Parts: sequence; structure tokens; C-alpha cells
Amino acid sequence: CSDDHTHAARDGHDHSHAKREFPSTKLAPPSRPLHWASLNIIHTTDSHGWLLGHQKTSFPEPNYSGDFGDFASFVTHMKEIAVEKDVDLLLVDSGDLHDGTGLSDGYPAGGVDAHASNEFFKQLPYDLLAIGNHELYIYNNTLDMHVSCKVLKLFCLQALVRYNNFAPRFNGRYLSSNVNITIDGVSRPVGDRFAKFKTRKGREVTALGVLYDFTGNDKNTTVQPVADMVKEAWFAEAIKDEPDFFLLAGHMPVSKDNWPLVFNAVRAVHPLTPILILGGHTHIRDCLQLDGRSMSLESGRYMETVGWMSAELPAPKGHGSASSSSKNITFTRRYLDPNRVTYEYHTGRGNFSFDTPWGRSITKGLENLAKVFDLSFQFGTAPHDFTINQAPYPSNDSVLSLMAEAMPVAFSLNNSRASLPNIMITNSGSLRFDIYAGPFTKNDQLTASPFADSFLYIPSVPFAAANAVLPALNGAGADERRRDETVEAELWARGYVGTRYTEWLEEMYRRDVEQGGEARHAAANLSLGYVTTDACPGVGDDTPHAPLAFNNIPDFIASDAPAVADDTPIDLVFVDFIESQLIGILNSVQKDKTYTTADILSYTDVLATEVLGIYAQQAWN
Ligand SMILES: O=c1ccn([C@@H]2O[C@H](COP(=O)(O)O)[C@@H](O)[C@H]2O)c(=O)[nH]1
Repeated sequence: CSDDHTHAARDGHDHSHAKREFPSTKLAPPSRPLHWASLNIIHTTDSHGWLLGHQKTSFPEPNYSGDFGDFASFVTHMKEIAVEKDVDLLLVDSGDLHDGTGLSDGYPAGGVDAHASNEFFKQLPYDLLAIGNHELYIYNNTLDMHVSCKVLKLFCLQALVRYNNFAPRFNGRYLSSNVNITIDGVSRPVGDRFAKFKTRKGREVTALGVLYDFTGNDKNTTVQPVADMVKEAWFAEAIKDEPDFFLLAGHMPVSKDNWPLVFNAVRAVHPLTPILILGGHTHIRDCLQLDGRSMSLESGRYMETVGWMSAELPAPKGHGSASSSSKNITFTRRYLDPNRVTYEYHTGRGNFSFDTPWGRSITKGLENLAKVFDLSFQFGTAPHDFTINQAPYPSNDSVLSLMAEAMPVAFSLNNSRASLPNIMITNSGSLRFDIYAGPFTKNDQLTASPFADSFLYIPSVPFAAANAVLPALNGAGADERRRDETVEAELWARGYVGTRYTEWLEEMYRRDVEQGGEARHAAANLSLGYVTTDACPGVGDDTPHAPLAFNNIPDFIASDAPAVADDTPIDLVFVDFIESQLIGILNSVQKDKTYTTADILSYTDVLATEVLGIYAQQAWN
């Protein structure tokens, strides 16, 4: 029934689901079936707690409205199809499960970030997972991903009670090839360094799980640079024997990063063995081929994309295959919008036959968790949409402008310093999602600003110096150069990837404008969404869309500067995430004093996660 494929509503059998039978919005189905080959992969990355799907009704949100229960049902049906076709289908994740929604970050005091949401992740039949940088900002989060009872005998009982954790569930397939955690003075991999396993069809796989050169990790966790990892004896030993293919998952962008180091190290030993790379981190849809027998895929962010890769591999070794063939392998890739229309289209199911009991139970469990965490608690009513890149900055419709306005309001509560002049600075990367008109809930607060960062200050900074910090941080100095390369490199290493994502959005918008976008979209009846151009052949986006409007934003934002004389001492307030850059910049814009961490004090107990809620309670009620 074709209509069954064009609405994302549920069948209504289970009325307890009625609340999430969004969107009633009509969704376009995919443009064509997926190409299945002898080996196929479903890929997720950078999900950041977005397991209840995107719940707002303005486009592009309905494109991503499928929840993790729907995804589980999709995976079940796809696995059945793979068996019918007698081909391999693997499920792979490339990390960053923490920081992003109320489900991951709305836990009660004393809890561990994403522990509860990861219980749902653990229910999916992932064949391989890799650690992300967001698993490493806080030691306890890393610990929660670890704990192998095989290794940690004494610690285990206590850990299982407190941290009923992640890696052991995946039985050697949660990989952290270059990431360690230190427990009781002993440094050990968070998951496993590598995995060797066989697919259902008997293909031998050698797998790695690599993190890019991240340096913002908490103490007692370590990230080994990729260039050093490939020189390790364990690495040489792991890749020595030839499998049917190498599966390189990792939280590392497929373009402009270090995958070639890993790829070349493998190629030096195995010039022809297929290499399949599943990357992440920059939140974009991207694909390239490092050679004709390899494909690298990156599948977006926030469960806004489910990636698909297919590779026509020869039969497994020992099944009479010509594994030493030097011919190019036929690969395809596709970026799926995760919604029920997409899922039903590709599984040949309708609203009445799509849900599996297991998928439904995951949806129910997520909804219960949202209740337990009180995620629909309403702070106020947002008067209109506030966006990160669709609206110019500064403007009334910019989330960044909203934050700049909200900080002084939120930090003035019970704060004896509030009457003193100040400038408050935060990084725009801390704002992770748009705010939509209507009820502004605890979940909306955490999707917009999920990092529980504190605010610090340096007292008595002369206004002229304090006021020079923001432009210097943003690189808009007198000579109009982009930000200092050292600062840029440091930000990248600490996990600052906003630039790559916004460049991607800008490029799709610019290309579209050049092609005379609007009339074309109207004629083709396109809804808003991602419009990907990558370096791989064939159709990428599963459902065609028109791109969102794009405006450039600065990397750092600040509250309005006070109207005081240049030499007036003021409080320079800033989010702790940018502490090291801020001190460096402050020392570069003035030479009267060398500021150090000893000059820094705590400004407020209000965390970055709480600012918008406090503001909404005052301004939006
Ligand atoms: O405490 C924090 C931690 C991170 N950020 C911002 O997050 C991104 C990096 O996240 P990815 O998902 O790995 O892209 C980066 O832009 C940081 O600015 C933060 O603000 N505070």
C-alpha cells in the first residue's frame, strides 16, 4: 500500500505510543532501492544520545524522526533480507555516544553521562564499535565504557554494580586501538585493540577502532597518535595474516585526517586486500576511495543519517575465490534519512508490518527513560525558532545571540559579582542544536547546550584588554587573517570540529544558489535536508532535498561589552572548556601582566547546561 510508505505515523495498535506518532508530516520516500552486494554494512556514528529521534515538526526535523526502536526493527528486517539474499550484513558504529540530548545528559545527580541511553545501544546487534572523543572528556564516562571482568578481577564486582558497562557486552568488538584508561595505576585499552572474526558467510575480518589525534581527554585516559599506533608491534602482528577484508572503524574523519596512515600501513603488507573504512567525528556525510579496492564512508551525526555501504567481495578464502584479484571492487554507498518511511521502503514493510516487538520495547524503554529524567519539564515557551547557521549572527533568530543574552541573566542569580562590569565568552561549538518555537523543555535545553561546563573568571582585567580577547580568539585581528594556526590546531585536537561541519553546510548552500536553487526545488517538490556531494560514484543521499539557508558564525561569542573606559577593571568570564586558549590570547593582546591559571576563579555554580533554562524561566513565561 503506497500510502503506507508516505506517512511516518504508527499503525495505532498500541495507543501508549500515540504521543510519539510524529510526525504527521508527509515525508518523501527514498528515490531508489539500496544496492545489495555480497558484503553490506549499516553504519551509525556521532549519535550523541539522539535515540528518541528528532521530534520537532519543522523541516528538516521530520526527516530524522525515526527512533532507536524503529532503527532496531529496521536492522532486524535488513538482517532477514540479508539471509534471504544469502549475503553478509554488518552493523558498525564509529563512536561519540555521549553528550547531546536529555537521554544521555539528563541523568539525576550522581549518575554517569549516557549510562542509561547506552543500555539501549547495547541491545542492538552491533558487529563492531569504535570509541569516540566524547567518551573521553570525563574519566567516569570512559570507565563506564570499559570494565572487562576478564582483566579486572577485584574491581569487577564493584564495577558491575556501579558501572554496568559497555565493552563486555560486545565481547571483544568494542575497539579502542589507540585509547587507554588507567585504573589502579595500570594503563589498559578501554575496549580491545583489534578484533578478528568471521562473518555469517565465513569471511575472515580483521578490524580496528581508531580515534583521531584527540588531546582533550581527561586525566588517566590516553590517546596515542595514529602515526605511533601504526608502528606498534601489536599492530604489525594484528594485520600480519591476510583476512578476506579489513574493517577499519574509527572516530576519525574520512577526509583530511589520518586514515591514510592506517590504510598505507595495511597496504604495505597487503597490496590488494579489500579495506572498508567507517569514519566519523566531523558530523558530515562523506565518502572517498583511497584506491579501487577500498571505500571510506562517514555517516553524519545525531541519528540524522544511517550510512549504507555495499562491496562486491569475492567468496571467502577457501571457497575457491580469486582473493588475489587486482581488479577494482564495486562499491556503493548511500546516506539514509532515519525515519519510518525510509525504513519501511527499504525493508518492503508497511506501518502494520514494520514494528518488531523488540523495536517497540526499545521505543517504550526510551520513552520511560525520558519520563524518569523528566525531559518534558517546560522552562517556558520559545517565541520563535532560534538557529545556529540558518539565521545570521548576531540576530534575533540566532541561538548564539540568545546564549550571549542569556549568560548575564542566568549568572546574575545569587552572584555578588553580578553588579560589576563584565564580558562573558563561550565557544559557539558548545551550542549544538537549534531551538524551535513552542515549549522549551529540559530536553530542548540539553540538545541546545549539552556540556556540563563551568564558568570561570579573571577579575580586574582592564576593559581594553578584555574587549580585545573575543576578536583575537576569532582571528579577526587587524590584518584580517584567519585565526592563528596554532590555536586552530589546538582546537582541532581538543575536539573542535564545528568548522568542518559548517563548511559542509555552506558548500551545499552555495552550490545550490549557484544552480538557481529555489525554482528547481519548487518544481521538484523538495523538502529541506542535507544535499551531499562527495567523491564516490553514484547517488549518495537516499532522499533528495533542498539545502537549508546558511550563515557563517564565529567560533566564539560574548555578551555585550559594558560601556566603560579602557582602563576600567572588569571581570573576564569564560567557559572552562576554552581556558587554555583564553589565557594564551589574553597574554597576547596585552603585555602589562602575564596571566596564569592562578588568576582564575570560579564565577558561578550555574553550568552551561542550565543557562538557557534559567533564561527561559525568566524571559519566556
Ligand atoms: O566540554 C565540552 C566538550 C566539547 N565541546 C564542543 O564539542 C565539540 C566537539 O564535539 P564533536 O562531537 O567531537 O564534534 C567542539 O566543537 C567543542 O567546542 C564543548 O564546547 N565543551
